[in-house]
Amino acid sequence: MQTAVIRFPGTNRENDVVMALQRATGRPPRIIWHKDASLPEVDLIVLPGGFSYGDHLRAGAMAAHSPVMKEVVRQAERGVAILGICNGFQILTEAGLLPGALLRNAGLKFVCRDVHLRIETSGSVFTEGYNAGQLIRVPVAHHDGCYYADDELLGRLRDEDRIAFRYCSNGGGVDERSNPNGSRDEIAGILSASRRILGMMPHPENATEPLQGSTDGCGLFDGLTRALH
Ligand SMILES: NC(=O)CC[C@H](N)C(=O)O
Repeated sequence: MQTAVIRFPGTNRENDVVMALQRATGRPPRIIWHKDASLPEVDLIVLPGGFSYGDHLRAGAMAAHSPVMKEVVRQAERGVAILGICNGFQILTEAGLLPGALLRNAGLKFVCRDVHLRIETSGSVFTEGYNAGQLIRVPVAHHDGCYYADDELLGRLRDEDRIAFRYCSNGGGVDERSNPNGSRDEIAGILSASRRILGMMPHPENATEPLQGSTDGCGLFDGLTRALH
């Protein structure tokens, strides 16, 4: 499987994603600078986390207008799988590739800690390495992670089985700490209508080595590698 990782000014998790992809696929990803107007032929494009343009105006708003994004949109239309993690998720919503918006965390503070997620669907190349209902532990690190969808969109995401992950407690329920940012309906990640684009606020790439305290993120990268080999 060939992969590309896009780097914007202010991206800071690209090397974490490179290591996770290298471990899963056995191949180094191509690193693409945001000013590049063309992309190599790849099976997966990853927009990693960070603070593109210092989160100026709104997180992801400026990166969404980078030259490379026109090409990302074209590749998305061709069915290439696209994964946006944290700031990458923010960029995908700002670019209109995913619906809804990421607002300031409900507690108005940057939140950096492990969370539990419930896998809501295994029906995508990103989540088929897990079982629906499975709980995983991965970290979050953001201040603009409160996912908002209006009632109509929320209904559509539920009806079309496009909610990929929900925040939950380690027992699988909901308590006062389980939702780190006030996201609507506990949503931590969503799929596009095509199911080939995933945006998620938590960082699976930072849960792929025992030294990181969890290897629960491996299911995502290993599942992708099996699905897209
Ligand atoms: N880790 C990240 O990608 C940070 C995301 C984003 N810039 C925020 O703080 O909301």
